[in-house]
Amino acid sequence: MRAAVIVFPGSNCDRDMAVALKAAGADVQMVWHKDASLPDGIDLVAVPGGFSFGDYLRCGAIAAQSPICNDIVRHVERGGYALGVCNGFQVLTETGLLPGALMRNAGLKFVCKTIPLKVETSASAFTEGYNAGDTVGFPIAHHDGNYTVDPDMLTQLDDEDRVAFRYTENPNGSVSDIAGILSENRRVLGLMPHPERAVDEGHGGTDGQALFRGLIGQFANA
Ligand SMILES: NC(=O)CC[C@H](N)C(=O)O
Repeated sequence: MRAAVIVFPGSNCDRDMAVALKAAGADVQMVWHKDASLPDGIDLVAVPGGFSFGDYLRCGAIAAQSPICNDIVRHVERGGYALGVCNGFQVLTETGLLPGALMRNAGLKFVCKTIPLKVETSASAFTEGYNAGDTVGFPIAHHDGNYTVDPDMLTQLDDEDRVAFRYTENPNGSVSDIAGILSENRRVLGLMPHPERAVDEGHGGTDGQALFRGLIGQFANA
């Protein structure tokens, strides 16, 4: 499986993402945001966490205008996979690839800690390594993680089983405790918590491994 990790000015989880993907068996290429196109044969685009363009305007809003984002949209329209973590989730909402938006945390504070999440569905390449109902611990580190979406889309996300993860102790005010959502075709996942920071005993937990192994395993079996 070939993965591209996108690097913006201000990305700071790009190498963590690459390490997690490689550990699970992916071939990984780093791709600079100014590139007009992804390398040939990319299966997964990973948009990592960080503070792209200093989080000016809205988090992810400037990054979404980078040249590479046009090709990320084409990749997804062709049926390619994309994973956006934290700032990456913010970028994917700003590109329109995922619905909703991430607002300032309800408590107006940056929150940095490992928190429990409930896996809501195992019906996606990203979550098939878990059972629905599992509780996992992933770190969060954000000030704009308060997910919001209009009521009709919220109903649609629930009806279509597209809420991938929910907070069991909501840290940021997200509507319906949503921590991560899937696209309509279930090939794009955006989530605020960081699974790539939970893949090694040295991280204090390995609950993120199943996400990367499950995803990459799909390609091994294809
Ligand atoms: N860790 C991150 O990706 C930070 C995300 C984002 N810039 C925020 O603070 O909300």
